[in-house]
Amino acid sequence: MTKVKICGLMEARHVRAAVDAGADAIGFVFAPSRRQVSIDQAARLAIHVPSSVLKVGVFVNAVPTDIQEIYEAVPLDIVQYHGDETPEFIEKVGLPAFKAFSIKGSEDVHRAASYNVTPLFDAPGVEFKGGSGKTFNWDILTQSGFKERPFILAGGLNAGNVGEAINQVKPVMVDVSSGVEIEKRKDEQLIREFIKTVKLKSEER
Ligand SMILES: O=C(O)c1ccccc1NCC(=O)[C@H](O)[C@H](O)COP(=O)(O)O
Repeated sequence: MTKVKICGLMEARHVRAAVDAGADAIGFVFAPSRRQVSIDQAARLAIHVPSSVLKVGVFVNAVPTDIQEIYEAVPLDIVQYHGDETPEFIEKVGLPAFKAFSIKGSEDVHRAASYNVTPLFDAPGVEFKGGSGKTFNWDILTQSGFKERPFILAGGLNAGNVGEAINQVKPVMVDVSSGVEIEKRKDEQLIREFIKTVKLKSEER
């Protein structure tokens, strides 16, 4: 069963829509972004999330004390490193983690092998480090033969292409932000459609 993460949530009704539709994880962005939330905002949103749904905090080159403070205050279940964090840095922070890699070539996929956490393969950022709504060439993943561990696929996914992505790339989880937005704001119907599509596709496999 391919899991689903809905990222960049900022409003309670969107969190509820994701949870009610069966999201496995939801993401709050604490890095510079038009989707950035404060600790208080995320803590208020987290109230709507049952313990069965992972609360993921997205960080870009943040300092360990800030990450630890936010992890406890919200509280979060997973830290998603979306910057230039090294394996040593992630070990030092010592929290459950995903590490994002911007995929331009196979060498970016292979960098994941030196990290001890679940990789998230994403398109390179445009304005910010992530959440660009752009896809990357999935052939890079399939041709790289990356088999070290399960991985998450992100980057420009939407209800129209996620089925093909799951077929081709076989990720353990898919992650979406822009693809469930209309005019840069999350949309409940698109959130439901995305999650439903992933679940239907998973049942077929
Ligand atoms: O979403 C952001 O604005 C963001 C900003 C800075 C770093 C990471 C960010 N998002 C991380 C995510 O997990 C997104 O879901 C992922 O990049 C895919 O985004 P999209 O292509 O828009 O679906």
